[in-house]
Amino acid sequence: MIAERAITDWWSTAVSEIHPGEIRLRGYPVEELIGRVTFAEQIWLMLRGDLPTPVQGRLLEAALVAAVDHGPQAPSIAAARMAATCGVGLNSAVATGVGLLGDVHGGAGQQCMEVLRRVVDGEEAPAIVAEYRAHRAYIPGFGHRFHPRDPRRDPLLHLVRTAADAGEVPGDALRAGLELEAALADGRDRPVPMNIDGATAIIYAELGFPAQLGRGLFVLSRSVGILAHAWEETEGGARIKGPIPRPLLAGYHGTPERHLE
Ligand SMILES: CC(C)(COP(=O)(O)OP(=O)(O)OC[C@H]1O[C@@H](n2cnc3c(N)ncnc32)[C@H](O)[C@@H]1OP(=O)(O)O)[C@@H](O)C(=O)NCCC(=O)NCCSC(=O)C[C@@](O)(CC(=O)O)C(=O)O
Repeated sequence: MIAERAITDWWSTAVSEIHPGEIRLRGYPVEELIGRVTFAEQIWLMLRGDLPTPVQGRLLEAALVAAVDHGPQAPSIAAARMAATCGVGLNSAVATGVGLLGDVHGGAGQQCMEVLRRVVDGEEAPAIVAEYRAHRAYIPGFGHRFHPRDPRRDPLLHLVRTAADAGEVPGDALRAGLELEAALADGRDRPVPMNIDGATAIIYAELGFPAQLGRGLFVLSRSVGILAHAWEETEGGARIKGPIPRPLLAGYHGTPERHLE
């Protein structure tokens, strides 16, 4: 027989405490949270264990708002829309979109936060850029498929600058990101702009989130846009929508038509 202690320890958690008729989240009765904290503050509470300061809450909210959507040309959104037309249900459509967020698209903030940390810890940004170039590698959080300057970058960095000037965040991740951006642009005709993964990575780093949660928070934010697009496609009623309009066909570059003897 398994001891009662072993059972309570199995899923023992510091996140929430549930008893019949009682729900406490990080110690707060849920009735006190409802109607009094914002969703961003609730996210902070759940992940960090305490409520954020007003400035921390606003910065987190700004990052979450900024990354919500990037239209059907963003792979995460397109995949979710396609899935929605295949009758898999909203939960699978959302999972399909979220599943595309990784090192190259939407999830690069995690690696970006690691690079920012290297600069904050004293490494020179130009040396890091040279190291990546030597390996023909992409610096996470920089570069964009079609924005010469990501319109989400400036307002986010402005908020961080204001918070840093007020002493509310250290400002060192912001400085690191700008140094990396300058080093990347150095000697190039076309700069490599900071993208949304990079700008939100700066915020999450300034707020003290671990790098893995940087990706987790992007996923959380993008889930909103993914859900909206999957729902719009569901309401539209299209069935089996492929990646390109029907009259268009993918090219073929394999062996020309041939026949069995
Ligand atoms: C994002 C992209 C694949 C773009 O590629 P592209 O194909 O446009 O760029 P390329 O043509 O390969 O590069 C042109 C020239 O710049 C050089 N170059 C470019 N990036 C460079 C870099 N990071 N480090 C050094 N050098 C670089 C390259 O070496 C070349 O140099 P050269 O040959 O000399 O001319 C690329 O940057 C990249 O992997 N970034 C790192 C990963 C990253 O941060 N991912 C997040 C992207 S945001 C996102 O996912 C959210 C989204 O915004 C998505 C959306 O919808 O788009 C949304 O909201 O959903």
